Amino acid sequence: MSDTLPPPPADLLLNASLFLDFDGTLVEIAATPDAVEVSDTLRQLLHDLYQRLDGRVAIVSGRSVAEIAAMLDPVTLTVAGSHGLEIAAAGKPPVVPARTEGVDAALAALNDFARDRPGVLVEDKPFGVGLHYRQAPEQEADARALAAALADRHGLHLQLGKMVAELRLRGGDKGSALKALMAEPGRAATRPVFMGDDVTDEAAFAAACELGGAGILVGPARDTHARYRLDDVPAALAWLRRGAEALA
Ligand SMILES: O=P(O)(O)OC[C@H]1O[C@H](O[C@H]2O[C@H](CO)[C@@H](O)[C@H](O)[C@H]2O)[C@H](O)[C@@H](O)[C@@H]1O
Repeated sequence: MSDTLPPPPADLLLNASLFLDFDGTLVEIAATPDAVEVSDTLRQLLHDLYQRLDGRVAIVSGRSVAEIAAMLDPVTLTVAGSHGLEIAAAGKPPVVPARTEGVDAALAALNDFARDRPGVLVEDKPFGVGLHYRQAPEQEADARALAAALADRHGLHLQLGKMVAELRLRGGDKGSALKALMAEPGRAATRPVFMGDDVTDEAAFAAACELGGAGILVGPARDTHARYRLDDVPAALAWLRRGAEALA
């Protein structure tokens, strides 16, 4: 268990490449995907980190690149979206896979499931579909069972997250995205630091560790590949602010 994990040291960002999950790490979890609040204070923090780390800051999210870019506008950062399936350098269009008919078929089946289940929400994503049950937690077992069956039927990857079962194209995860970005010349000879909260972030914690860096778990203790832990979103933002100041 990670209950003995220390907080990250103050100098961890020196000579680092920083990778940040979004929901539950930089912004508080909200009732629905559209309801998250992005403050100008957060935009300023990301801008400062980007400047002081010479551009070595990337968002690595389950959301799409387009969605992250719109929420952080006018700040432009490198974004790996859709759980590592698409990667875009700052201000550039993403390199993306082709959406398959399987995703459309899964979307139709999940819409059928949600139709007569109040509180269940279907999120149509560029390379997958999310079945959210945060507002109908009693539907979790049925939602997960259906998502697992659809994943098998359509050759999709089942990605469980916080009150969501996502189906998405196979072919990448947050760990592979971190490794791809670390192979870019601008990050050579730096140490990856990944901050995230969900089980979907574990692949990136492991990848950061493998490349000589470290993961920072945001949230309660659990079994994790992270080396450090911070309690919650405010603690994560405060640590990042101190890190940005130390780099000034
Ligand atoms: O990798 P992340 O940046 O953490 O994104 C993961 C998923 O985040 C969103 O869903 C989660 O956040 C919602 C808003 O707080 C919440 O309502 C939901 O229950 C969470 O699962 C997003 O909707 C997904 O597409 C992302 O994959």
